[in-house]
Amino acid sequence: MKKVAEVVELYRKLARIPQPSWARISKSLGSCAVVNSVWTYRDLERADKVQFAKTYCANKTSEAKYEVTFTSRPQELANEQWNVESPSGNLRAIVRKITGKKNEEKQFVEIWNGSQKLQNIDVLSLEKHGKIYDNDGYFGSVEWSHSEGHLLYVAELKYPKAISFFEKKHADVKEDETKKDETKEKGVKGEEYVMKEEWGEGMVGKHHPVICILDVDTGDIRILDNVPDHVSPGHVVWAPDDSGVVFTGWCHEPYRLGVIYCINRQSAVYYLDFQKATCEALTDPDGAARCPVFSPDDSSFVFLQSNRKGPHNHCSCLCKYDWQKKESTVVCDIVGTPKQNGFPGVYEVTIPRDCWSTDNKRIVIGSLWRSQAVILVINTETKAVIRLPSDCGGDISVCHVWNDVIIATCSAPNQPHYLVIGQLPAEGQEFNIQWSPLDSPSALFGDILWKILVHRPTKERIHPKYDTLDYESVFIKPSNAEQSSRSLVVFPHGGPHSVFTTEFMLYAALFCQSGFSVLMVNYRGSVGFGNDSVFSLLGNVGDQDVKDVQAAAEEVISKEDIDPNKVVIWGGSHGGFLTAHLIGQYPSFYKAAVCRNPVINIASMSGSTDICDWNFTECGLEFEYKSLADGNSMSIMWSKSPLQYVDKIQTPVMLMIGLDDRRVPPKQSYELYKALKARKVPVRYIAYPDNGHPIVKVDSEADAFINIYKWFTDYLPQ
Ligand SMILES: CC(=O)N[C@@H](C)C(=O)N[C@@H](C)C(=O)N[C@@H](C)C(=O)O
Repeated sequence: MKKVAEVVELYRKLARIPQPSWARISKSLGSCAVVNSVWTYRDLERADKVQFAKTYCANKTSEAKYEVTFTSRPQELANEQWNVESPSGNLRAIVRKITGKKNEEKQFVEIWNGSQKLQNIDVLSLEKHGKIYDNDGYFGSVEWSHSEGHLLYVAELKYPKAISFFEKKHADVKEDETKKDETKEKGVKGEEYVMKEEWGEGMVGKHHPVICILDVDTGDIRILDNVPDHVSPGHVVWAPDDSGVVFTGWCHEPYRLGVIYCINRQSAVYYLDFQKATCEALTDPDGAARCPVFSPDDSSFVFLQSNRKGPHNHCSCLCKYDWQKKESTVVCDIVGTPKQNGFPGVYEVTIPRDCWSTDNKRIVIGSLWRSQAVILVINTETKAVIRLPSDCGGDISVCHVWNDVIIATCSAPNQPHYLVIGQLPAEGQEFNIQWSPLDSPSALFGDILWKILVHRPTKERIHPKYDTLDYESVFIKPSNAEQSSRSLVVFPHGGPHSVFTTEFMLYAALFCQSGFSVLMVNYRGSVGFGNDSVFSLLGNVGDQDVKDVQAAAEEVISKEDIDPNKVVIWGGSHGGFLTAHLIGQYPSFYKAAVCRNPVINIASMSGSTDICDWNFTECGLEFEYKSLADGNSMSIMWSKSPLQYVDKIQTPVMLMIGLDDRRVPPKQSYELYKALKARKVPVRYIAYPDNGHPIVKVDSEADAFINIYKWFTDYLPQ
């Protein structure tokens, strides 16, 4: 087993491995494919995620292969929130975040041509709107009009200045007048401390987004004011002929529920028509539709449709809206239980902005296929679905599609991420795509082996309604027996409706290179296995998921070279919930446990989480906005919570929380901390400031890993 000091150096080395966060094909047509990319790595010395840009030129050497003829050196990027090329490739819009002389945050909208900056607008000083949203995958949008004369973006609504009742300057302004337009510029009395609901975890400062249109020539900015008042717009795109805008509108009445990771929120696709000054829902306003992406000829757009209410993540329906006929059709329906390893349905929160083939028939999107991230080519006319092969046998995710050229990211548990380019083959030949790496990928970790394990529930654990369901784990281990400590980290994911895939993950690789094997369990309820798997867990959390993880752990211990006395466990959020359950229900099995922002008591969480509906839904209870966690609900929630087993816990527990977590409040961990302290069970509570639900600040993430490693090795038999 490596010493802590050795693992610190190993962390330093692996943290430097960059990961592509963005890659697009430049639209300036030329003889070669010019690919712009942005990479991110963890800079421990600066305690910051540092971004750099790299550009590649790739020439086609045959019908399908490319040869990279030029690679730029890495160019560190500073303060770029958005960088969007115009349709012709002749212009570029950049939103840049700067700290002003008085240490205030400023945002500049820059318009560049090929050689100079044409506009440089200090937008916040104009007081037309609040901060421009970043690319959060929901509301943030920056889009060029087809004409390239306008740029749309999404920003926070500008509120009237709040003034104190006691401010003498406006003593003459009566309270009842301050809400009237003619006095608003003076300010509104008594509003200084009124709470503005935000969209929950990961959406700090995002209360009411508005759509802004910049005239690129004049620099004038107007706010679209005919978006329905009860709707927060996002995924905003230009309508055909720049006749208006089409967007996802999330309903924020009667109150906002956390939206990140939650595709079940009430939302519809809207069309705001400039000429008619109307804004109409093109999909069911009571449904959960999102993310319109137009075909190159603007004849139609695809969008995703989910179940409203119910589980927060699940299989989505891929639909197509015919712009002329004004009607939607289903292209890929929801899949309950796929045929043996067959197409499990579409699992994606958003669709890439450019995903269509030039024939206006096919789209190229990312999805999940059991324990792997995959790329699907879906023919929106024939409804045929083709899974593209990965380049390295692990995950492959689409970055950009343009002119039938695909840029994708590949990785595997022993292969850091790298970019590939491929020409989309003709219809029906897609599986024959040839990938060409754009970069020589970081060295394969030859000392890490991985495989996907399939688990079948034992007879007594078969779900009464969904009796054919199986589940999987991603298992990684040191390739060299001498390197192996024969120890095992059992690692259930959170959600619960999420999934571990075969991508490169820093913590898993670090554990493995430090001598641990790692078992990442995709228990029933994970996404990517069909909707029936997701629904099989509702009402069964704390039992079905717990037994699935335990059975997977016992299976691996029996089949692999693992010492049963050297098994530890760790998980975050719902994964932390499972960790706490497992050490309570199997008290002598795990030698040490770590929980990151764990759900400990579903009942007490329900009053303070941004997703109170989750507490009802996962416990098999109906949720309405007016639902109250009354005695009956609370007792059901308690009956599924791990805290009930605290008297059985012997395993030393380390709790790690993000102090700004809005999803699972830090007090959840504090409940377990106190209970264990009172029972003299070894417990350690680490609180990271400036971290939310995922603990991903560079210095916090690094400290957390070393603390986890030390916690495990302190309690494992040497
Ligand atoms: C799928 C998913 O994330 N569901 C959300 C409702 C959610 O945030 N669930 C949390 C309880 C959770 O477990 N989150 C996971 C993703 C985590 O690891 O943070």
